[in-house]
Amino acid sequence: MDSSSASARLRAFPSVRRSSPVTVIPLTGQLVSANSPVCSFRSKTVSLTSAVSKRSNWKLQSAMAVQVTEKGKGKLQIFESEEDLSVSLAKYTADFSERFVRERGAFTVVLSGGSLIKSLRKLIDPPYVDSVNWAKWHVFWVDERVVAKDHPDSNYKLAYDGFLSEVPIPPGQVYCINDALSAEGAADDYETCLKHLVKTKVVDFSAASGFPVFDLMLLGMGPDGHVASLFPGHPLVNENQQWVTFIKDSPKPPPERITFTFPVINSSANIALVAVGAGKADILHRALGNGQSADLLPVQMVSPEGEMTWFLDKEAASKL
Ligand SMILES: O=C1O[C@H](COP(=O)(O)O)[C@@H](O)[C@H](O)[C@H]1O
Repeated sequence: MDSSSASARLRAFPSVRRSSPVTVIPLTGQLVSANSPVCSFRSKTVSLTSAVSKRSNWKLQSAMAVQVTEKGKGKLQIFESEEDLSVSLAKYTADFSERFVRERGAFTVVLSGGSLIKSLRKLIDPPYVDSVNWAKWHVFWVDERVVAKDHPDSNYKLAYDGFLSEVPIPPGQVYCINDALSAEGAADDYETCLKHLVKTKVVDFSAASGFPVFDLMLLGMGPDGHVASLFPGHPLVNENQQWVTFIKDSPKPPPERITFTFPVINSSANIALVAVGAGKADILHRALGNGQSADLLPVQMVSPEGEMTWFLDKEAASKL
């Protein structure tokens, strides 16, 4: 495949912005045990007793409570404020960038749309704006709305305006959808692009699973528990063959979207699941709290081969 057709219509980014230094506010840690899972943020402690936590172990880590899943790979971080969360998320992302650039000469990072982009804002402040090796970044979208790239609903536009336009990632390494195609065509095209990038070893691949392995996936979560464009009760949550698929009846507008499937999401080397604000509290209570439900929410189906870290602010975590 000619990558120029699939990896799409790319724009040159303006020069790097310089702005004021980040203030890092230290968080406090709390000892937690397997029998009594708790999360702490500053002086407040909340209990978590859930389907997830029942199969979990807990341990102490400075600055945050940590949940270890049955695979021993998941952890939960709750921050005093969204500001604290964004500081930590920037360091987490920059650290992975440094590690993967050192180890494999490239960093493949997958973005969501929505509120996540705002929480990445510290990456375009010092020190990261200068220290991150942006030339090695390859940027993908876990889902995209099938609209023009300059449309207000475009996840590409959101990321470009809020983040990508401020850093010198080579335009050819920013893989947005071909917005001239139908939803089905754009999904096919994006999957073809990913296959080309696996073949050329830009994107890692798991021979065991047969799916691409992204270095870091930065996922948001909707108030209904959707991730990417995989919505509760929609048959697409069970798609297990394709890498990228499409939806024409998204319950959240706009209706036409493309989305990575769960096998691709769950093949990731690292996933950050970011949820901020009181509007996410009820669904997090359902996903991580006491309630029992026959049907897993999409957010509960995120279970990567690699590491998973939750980034919550205290409002989002207020009902845990
Ligand atoms: O429609 C979408 O929504 C989710 C969640 O967005 P948020 O604003 O509630 O954080 C987002 O992760 C996804 O990429 C987007 O297309």
